[in-house]
Amino acid sequence: MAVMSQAFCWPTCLHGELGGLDLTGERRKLRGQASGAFVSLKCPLRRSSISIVGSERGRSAGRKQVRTSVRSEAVAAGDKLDSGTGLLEHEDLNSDEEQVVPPKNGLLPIENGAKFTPGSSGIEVDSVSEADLKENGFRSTRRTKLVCTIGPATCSFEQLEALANGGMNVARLNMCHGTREWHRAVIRNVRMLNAEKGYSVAIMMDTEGSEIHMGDLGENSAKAEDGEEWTFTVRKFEAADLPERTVQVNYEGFAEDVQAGDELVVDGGMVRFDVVKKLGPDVICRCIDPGLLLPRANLTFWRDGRLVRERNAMLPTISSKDWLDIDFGISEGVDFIAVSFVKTADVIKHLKSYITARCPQEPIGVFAKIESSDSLRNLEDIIQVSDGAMVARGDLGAQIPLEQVPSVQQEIVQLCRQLNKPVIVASQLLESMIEYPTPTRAEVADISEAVRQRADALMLSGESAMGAYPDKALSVLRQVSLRIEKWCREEKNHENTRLQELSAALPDRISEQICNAAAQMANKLEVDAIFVYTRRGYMAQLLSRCRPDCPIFAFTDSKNVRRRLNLSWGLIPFRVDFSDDMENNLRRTFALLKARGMMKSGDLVVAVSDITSSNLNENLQSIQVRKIP
Ligand SMILES: Nc1ncnc2c1ncn2[C@@H]1O[C@H](COP(=O)(O)OP(=O)(O)OP(=O)(O)O)[C@@H](O)[C@H]1O
Ligand SMILES: CC(=O)C(=O)O
Ligand SMILES: [K+]
Ligand SMILES: [Mg+2]
Repeated sequence: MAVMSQAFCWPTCLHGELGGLDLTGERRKLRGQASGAFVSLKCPLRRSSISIVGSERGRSAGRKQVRTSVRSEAVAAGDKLDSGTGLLEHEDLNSDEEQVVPPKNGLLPIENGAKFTPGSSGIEVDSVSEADLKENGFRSTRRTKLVCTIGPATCSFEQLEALANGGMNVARLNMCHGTREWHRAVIRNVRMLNAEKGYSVAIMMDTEGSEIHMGDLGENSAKAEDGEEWTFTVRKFEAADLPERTVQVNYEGFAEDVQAGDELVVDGGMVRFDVVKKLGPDVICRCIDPGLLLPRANLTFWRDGRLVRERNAMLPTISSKDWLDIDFGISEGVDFIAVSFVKTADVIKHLKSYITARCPQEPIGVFAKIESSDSLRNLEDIIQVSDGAMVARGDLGAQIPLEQVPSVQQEIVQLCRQLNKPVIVASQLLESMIEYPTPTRAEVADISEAVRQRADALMLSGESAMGAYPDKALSVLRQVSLRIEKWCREEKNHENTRLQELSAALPDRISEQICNAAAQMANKLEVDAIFVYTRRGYMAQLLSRCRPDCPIFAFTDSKNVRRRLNLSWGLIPFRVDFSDDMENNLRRTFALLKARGMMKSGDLVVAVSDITSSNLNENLQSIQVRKIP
């Protein structure tokens, strides 16, 4: 379905609802909401268009004419739209097309729009990806994934829905902030959104770590002006009782470790202070670089141009509070845990075995945040044992000279791709949009660079957590990603990365070679998509690593794997049930995708699979090129 034009409030609902092909239910709702609105359906020819035309009167902006027109491959003349199942009923049955019959144990239905009806025929895919595929065609779907930090600006169901609708693939929860109750409520909202509205937003929990940071401020933020005196204290205050120009510090040893003459750096240089004197638990500082102080901002102190690493350097990477948060994350079923200030590979191994012991069935992806000089020293070892990494440029830029951050970013992104681990580029991508509705040109250039490096994902921090324009910021990420990806494909300026061999064992080597070959064939033959049938997601990940020109449709039978694949470059994860019979799987997915208007006859795909046959007890790894019948 291609939405030709779209405007204002309710056609946006229409658009969502059309994704689910569930019109009747929504129509009722629409009529209730906007009197005078009408919806008419026309399906003049088989495989031609449904047009939805609506007009809306009496809005505050005055009289408005709104037209939305939608094309669907899946609809035939005389079709009825059934709100109960969300499926189309064909009245015209002189069709040579394969009927989509609900298979026993089969594919779950459209988890989209307003309704979700388990048990009948369907296939689960992110409603935003689905709309994207239909509107923009295969080649133009977005490959770079988007992570949004959730905070006070985005924690309600409606705000989360707006982000999901805007393309958020992963919601990040920073355990530096908020109570567990607050985080629990957000997680439940995201789960509800997924279940009710057909998204598959994954959840990433980001640990606090033991680094030094400020406490909550009396207000959302505070401005420190040049020459002002501020007190940094280890005394405890309720936020409301905090004296003026006072900042609490979480690390008890702070007032002892710091010395007069040190430089105190907030959030990697957003604001700077000179330490004037110490008064017991209070440290009096003078602002030398003015700027905005945000609650819980990171603090480092420098002496003679060097980062001071006193007793705080001995604090554990995962604090006792972090372990409690991790237990909480496990019990809430988060998809990823990002570990702050990782220093060595051991801490990641430890956490992974802890998680495996706690929930062997549902592995949680453990991401290493690269944000300290220690993590750079052990970079390859750390990434090797992690499930992915984050270039956490905020703190990284406070620990290494700023001018080194861009090359370090590129190094981490490339290493992650070589080692087949998804990588997120994070922090300050659109910092100015915390306050302003448009980005700076430099910010757009920064996003472009990360997209050109083909990072798996980009992340919003304060922009989405507490900024004034979270949806706009997300939309900038989306638009810039799409444009730069297209440009890269047209320029073919990415073709020359040689991928090292990853595996030693034969079955894994076979998977790897199949994926490399499939990606190469897909590029040479200019196919519309690569299909991969995968249980654990490994093959899908290997294909993503090749960064092929076409999108990768990853079919998995696990909801958890589907959510986790959401973070990997170029993958569009679907949940379906498999049989061991590859031919059967292919036919069924072709038919279902056609019925949903996501593919059409004549589309060319490369299909790979590593499904183990339970009957034959052997791996049936295969690669095929197929034209959709
Ligand atoms: N759950 C939350 N509750 C309140 N404010 C939040 C929350 N999450 C983020 N924020 C606000 O958004 C700002 C940026 O958030 P973010 O979590 O990305 O910080 P960061 O410094 O990039 O991450 P880290 O603390 O891991 O280094 C924070 O300084 C804080 O003001
Ligand atoms: C994201 C994060 O933790 C940082 O940039 O420091
Ligand atoms: K954190
Ligand atoms: Mg950080």
